Amino acid sequence: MPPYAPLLQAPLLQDQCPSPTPFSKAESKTDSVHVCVRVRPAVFDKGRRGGSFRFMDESIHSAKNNQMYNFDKIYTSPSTTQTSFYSSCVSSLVSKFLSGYNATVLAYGQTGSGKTYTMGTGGDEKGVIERVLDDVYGYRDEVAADKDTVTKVKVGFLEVYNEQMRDLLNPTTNPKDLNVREIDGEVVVQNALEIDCDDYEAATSLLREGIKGRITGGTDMNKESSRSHAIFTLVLEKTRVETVDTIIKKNIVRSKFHLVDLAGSERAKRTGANGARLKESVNINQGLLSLGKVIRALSQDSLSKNNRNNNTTPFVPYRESKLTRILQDSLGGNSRTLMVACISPDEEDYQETLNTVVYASQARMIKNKPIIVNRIFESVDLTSQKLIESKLQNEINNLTLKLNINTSFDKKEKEDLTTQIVNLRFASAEAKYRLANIISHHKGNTKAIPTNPILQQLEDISSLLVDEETPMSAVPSPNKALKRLNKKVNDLERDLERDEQIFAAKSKELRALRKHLHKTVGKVKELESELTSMNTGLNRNPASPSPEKIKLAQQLRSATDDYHIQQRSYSLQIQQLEINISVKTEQIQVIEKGRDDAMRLMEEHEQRKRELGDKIERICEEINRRQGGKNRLNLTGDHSQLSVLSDSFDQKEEDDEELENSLENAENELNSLSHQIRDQQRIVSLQKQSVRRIEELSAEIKRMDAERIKLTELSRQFEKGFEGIKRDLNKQIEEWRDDPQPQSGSPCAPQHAPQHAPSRYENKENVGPVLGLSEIEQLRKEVAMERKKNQELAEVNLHLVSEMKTVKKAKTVRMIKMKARQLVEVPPPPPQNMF
Ligand SMILES: Nc1ncnc2c1ncn2[C@@H]1O[C@H](COP(=O)(O)OP(=O)(O)OP(=O)(O)O)[C@@H](O)[C@H]1O
Repeated sequence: MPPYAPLLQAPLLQDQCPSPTPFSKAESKTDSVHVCVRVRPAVFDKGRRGGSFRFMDESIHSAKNNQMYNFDKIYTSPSTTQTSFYSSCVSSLVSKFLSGYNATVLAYGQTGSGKTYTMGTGGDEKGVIERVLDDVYGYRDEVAADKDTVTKVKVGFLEVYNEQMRDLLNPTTNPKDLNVREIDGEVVVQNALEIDCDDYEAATSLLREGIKGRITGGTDMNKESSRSHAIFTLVLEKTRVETVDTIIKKNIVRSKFHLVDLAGSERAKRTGANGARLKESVNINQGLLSLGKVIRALSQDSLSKNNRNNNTTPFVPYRESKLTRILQDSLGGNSRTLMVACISPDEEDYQETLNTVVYASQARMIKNKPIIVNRIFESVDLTSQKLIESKLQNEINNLTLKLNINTSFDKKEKEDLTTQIVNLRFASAEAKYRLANIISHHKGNTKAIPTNPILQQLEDISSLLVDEETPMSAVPSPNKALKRLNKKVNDLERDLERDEQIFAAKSKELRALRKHLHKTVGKVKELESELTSMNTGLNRNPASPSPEKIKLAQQLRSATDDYHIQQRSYSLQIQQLEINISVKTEQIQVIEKGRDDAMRLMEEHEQRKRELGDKIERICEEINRRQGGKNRLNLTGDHSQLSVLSDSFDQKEEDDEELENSLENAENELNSLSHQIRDQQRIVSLQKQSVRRIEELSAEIKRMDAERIKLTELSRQFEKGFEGIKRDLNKQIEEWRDDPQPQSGSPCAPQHAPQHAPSRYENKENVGPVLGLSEIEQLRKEVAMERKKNQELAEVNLHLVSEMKTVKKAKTVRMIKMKARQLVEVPPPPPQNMF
């Protein structure tokens, strides 16, 4: 019974992955790596057919060491044609592949044993690869069980030469840009081309093109020996689309078929390799040695699990070579794998044949877990998305128009509008950007499909779907950071609105109070002046009153009142300026601190990156040093000796494992650091915009400071002027007292005494008082009452002013915080052309 039933005997539809529901779960069952042996006919006459091996249907006996090696199938007959080999051994893998499983065929063996011939990666013979392509395209359409399923086939072709990857479909790609990464459980080679091929002809022509670019060279054992590992990859993507309301659900089943022609295992001495060819040999053996180690680790794992029910996972050195990294899924992963061990029938190849047989029989113990990976994507209906986008754009246009034409807006309102516009632009651009992603995805790109991030993005975009009536401020942002920011901004805006209302009410109250205060001050003045005139009249009683002195005293009081009112106004203005200056200074500090923090963080990351780089280098050197020892053994050419001696390295395996783990950890950390550095750089570049804001703020502070100095100087001069007036007036009053009845024209009399308006208590004809002590007392009470009222009003006034200051300060602090958050949390700016 062949290891795999031929394709036609296993009808495709029975084995197809998707259950009737498009979002089925993966199936998971272990499956051994299948190994068959293909013995090349004695094509070289120099060969001597020996009896060292006895070939049976499913096993090989080695007479020299009396060992039996078991396989799934041995193909010895020279009459085994390419067709019969393919249909009995490989074709059923195609049905698995079409069902959604990953599949791998690996051709392994010594130089000249028939790997290239079998796979069809050289020469004119139609090998395994072309036959697989034939079947894949022949049965592809049957896989799409309904009209909603679209199947797409892509092709990739890589070679690993001297431990470097080359993209055979795009040889200009710098090998350094080809990196093996594990994305959502799938091993992918970043930047390697995967080209959509609609038919067999397109795919085979890519195969031929790639083969031409492969590195080959002549050795003593094969005049056209493949010097690299060639990996031809077919990718099948089955996409089923379902639309429910505005949600588009996509179920993608992506399977990969690796067809690998490994470079020949060889002994340097026999191939006659030297110079560059010797270096190639070392690297080829290095890759195969790593592959051997992976096979050994995986087979030991299977053994230990079978025998001792031991569930610990051993360390598998996949990262030791590029080849094992790429094939990580195929060995011990989620692939159905077939190894074709190619051997030579010649006696002189006994040692190489034995090595291949041992190697291959070990691979047969490896257990894989083939699964079908379904990826489910949800996205929004593009029409709704466009509607939202145009709505956002309209809103931006309206606001911009408003901002430009409404000259009555004050600076603050304009700033607020600008902030709103910036936020809207971000939201709109972000939406546009997401939309572009969805469209490009719909059109189908050639890169590997990212899953979770896309899912996340699509979820975010779908959260943009709001009712037509939803106000702009309620439109959620398309990414989490922006959403968070929007929420904060909305909260702050609400707070600000409330503050504005309080502020307006308090301002109204304050205005009314001040008016009242002003009235009472006037009244107090009036009353005091009357009182003074009464007192003066009483004092001078029965002598005639001295209206000049009364006028002088009134002048003094009025000057004093004016002085106090003016000084109070100066001091309020100065206080206000000082508050504004401190608020602006705080704003600058917040912006500068944000920028400094980002810079510092970036420097720390850079430093950490350098340290990690050094660490990785040291670990690599250590790994190389250890491997160097093994290489030297390998170059001695005796594999049996190598296997004996390599046991002595086993004690170091644990150290190797530790080194590998450290390397992996360091690389992971380096990766995440690089991302962080990119994010930080983006923030720093955003914060560069804040330099202009700092300059504006500094200019405002400078202007306000100059104003403050000017006001202080004015206040000082005013005080000086007032002191002079006060001195003069007091002197004149004193002089009047010294000479109660100065003659007109006396030097003590004021020269141009102003006209004095008679008070309600004065006799209009005679200047003297007409009221007695009781009236004076009454007046005193009135004055005292008014003063008290005045005092109370002044206190309320002060209280109100301080309350308003607090409200204003809270408002400004919130504004600063809002702006600082915008600077720190704003999403990456979209490309310029989006605006
Ligand atoms: N089964 C076969 N039937 C007929 N000819 C074969 C068969 N296998 C191999 N050959 C021939 O043997 C020669 C060497 O085979 P091939 O180039 O495939 O070896 P290889 O293992 O790929 O070697 P290398 O590792 O050096 O590339 C070729 O001329 C090929 O045509």
